Amino acid sequence: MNQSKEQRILNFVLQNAVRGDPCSVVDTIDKYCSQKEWAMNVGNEKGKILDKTVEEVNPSVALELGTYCGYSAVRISRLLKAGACLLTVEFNPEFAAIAKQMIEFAGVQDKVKLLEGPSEEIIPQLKKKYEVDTLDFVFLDHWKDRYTPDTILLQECNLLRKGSVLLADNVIFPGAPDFLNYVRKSPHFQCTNYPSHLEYMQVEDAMEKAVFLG
Ligand SMILES: O=C(NC/C=C/[C@H]1O[C@@H](n2ccc(=O)cc2)[C@H](O)[C@@H]1O)c1cc([N+](=O)[O-])cc(O)c1O
Ligand SMILES: [Mg+2]
Repeated sequence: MNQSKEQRILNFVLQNAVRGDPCSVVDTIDKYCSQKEWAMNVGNEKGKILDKTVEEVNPSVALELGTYCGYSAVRISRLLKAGACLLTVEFNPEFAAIAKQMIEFAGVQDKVKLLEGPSEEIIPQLKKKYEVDTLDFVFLDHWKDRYTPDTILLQECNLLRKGSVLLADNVIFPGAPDFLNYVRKSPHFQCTNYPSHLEYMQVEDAMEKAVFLG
């Protein structure tokens, strides 16, 4: 049974990156996906926007929707202060298994909690089951048609506080037009757009930051 692309990415990291070094894991995934096989990691150009936002927010509790192979989970968690944590939601068991190994190889497993299941099931469990009070930072990078319903769900579950920062990938390509419409029209969000490019390609893309105003 031939391997999946995600398994090939993980194997390349296990053989070429430095164990316990998150930066080398991130760089090695970027090397593989720019030279061998494209994959939907946020990549280095948008990754730098993600880094800056995480450093600005300096979150104690961060949530990621859409772990995939763990690229952005490693990227985010490497910047977290002592005692801070990233909860990352993955629904596909194969991707979750890959991401778990990626996170452990990078040595960030103590900062990352991988939650398996669909976001609409996990989000309502965050307070009681995962002891979350409110979220300081949310990275949206899962199915694009889930960005809006999950943003509404986060508010309904009282998981956002004044100043909580949402950062959404792919608002241009593949696009999340209803999400852009929703947050930009809502009086509860202050939005900023960061033009960029699709990972490993010369296609226009952008990230959108939406700060919750309470
Ligand atoms: O489609 C894209 N992303 C969808 C991501 C989906 C991921 O989120 C998980 N999930 C986790 C929880 C859920 O509830 C649902 C899905 C899925 O199991 C998958 O691991 C995408 C596509 C392109 N592209 O160029 O085509 C570029 C990108 O940067 C992208 O992010
Ligand atoms: Mg993406």
